[in-house]
Amino acid sequence: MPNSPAVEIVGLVKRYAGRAVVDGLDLVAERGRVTAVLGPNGAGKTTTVECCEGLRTPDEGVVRVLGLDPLADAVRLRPRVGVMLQDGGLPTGVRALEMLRHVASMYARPRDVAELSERLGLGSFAGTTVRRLSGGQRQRLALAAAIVGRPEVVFLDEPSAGLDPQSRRAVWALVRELRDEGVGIVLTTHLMDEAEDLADHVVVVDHGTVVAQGAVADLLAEADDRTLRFVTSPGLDTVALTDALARVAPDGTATDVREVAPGEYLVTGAVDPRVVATAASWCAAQGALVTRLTVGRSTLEDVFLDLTGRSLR
Ligand SMILES: Nc1ncnc2c1ncn2[C@@H]1O[C@H](COP(=O)(O)OP(=O)(O)OP(=O)(O)O)[C@@H](O)[C@H]1O
Repeated sequence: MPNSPAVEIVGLVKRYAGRAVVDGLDLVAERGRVTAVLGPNGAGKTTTVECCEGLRTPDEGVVRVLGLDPLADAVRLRPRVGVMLQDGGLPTGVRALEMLRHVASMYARPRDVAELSERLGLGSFAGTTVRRLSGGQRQRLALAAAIVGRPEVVFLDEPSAGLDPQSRRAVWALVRELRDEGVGIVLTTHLMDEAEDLADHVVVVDHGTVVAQGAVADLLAEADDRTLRFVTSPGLDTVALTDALARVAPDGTATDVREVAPGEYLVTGAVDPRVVATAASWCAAQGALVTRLTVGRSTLEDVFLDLTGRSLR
């Protein structure tokens, strides 16, 4: 099935103790593209990806990876799929480079281990046992192990979580290169900049189902509103502020106010000069000093908040 998508999921349901944590999820991830799966904690991202990796059995629905069934065709898929798990999933007693060489030796046409080690900065800890590696070092080694066999599809669970900025850039560059070579990449992430920078296609999952998907630019275009962010005292009455803003908002438009972190407020909707002035004077009337106020266009994080009502972290 040379032309089948990297991943195709139709109507996936997965229940734990009778509760559906994935609930009718549909998703297509193409080859040669980076598909980012975003969602709040517990949305069902890892469970979905684990069904693709053959680590979980779906209760309902169809999952195909390269046109094959991850469970029934596991042996055929193994050399064609790379998996980087959140906890690394690496043996802990062996030295880093030895482990990578061993993994490479299991594939017919592995990448050059020395070159890959260099790219991901593994050289400085090549002789250290996996057990003694830092979280970020283990993360990079797990990525190297996932791609050393030249897979056609790669699943990356939060690939740059906990990495310093330099390592993060190295990981992103490598992911782009794999994409350009035609590899289908499915990644879960909590990092908005990672999704914005890397993803060709974003799938937002909440309560086990897809609530929005598309190219980053399209998702942002749909949310063509402006945003107003301001920092002041925590715990203000956002319902009262929403009412105050509704009285001055341009005709037929609505604004929405949320306290996204203690003392940090986000106003979305038709933000115009009167809305900004009203928000500031309303705070003053509550005796709350606004220490920072910015107006900007919606970011992916705003879109996400709007869809799920929750922050990514
Ligand atoms: N083996 C299991 N048994 C019971 N419940 C489970 C099991 N694995 C996951 N869950 C539950 O399923 C839900 C979805 O979990 P999942 O790990 O897929 O979410 P996630 O979107 O990946 O979250 P996170 O961003 O925190 O990694 C959670 O409520 C979790 O507690």
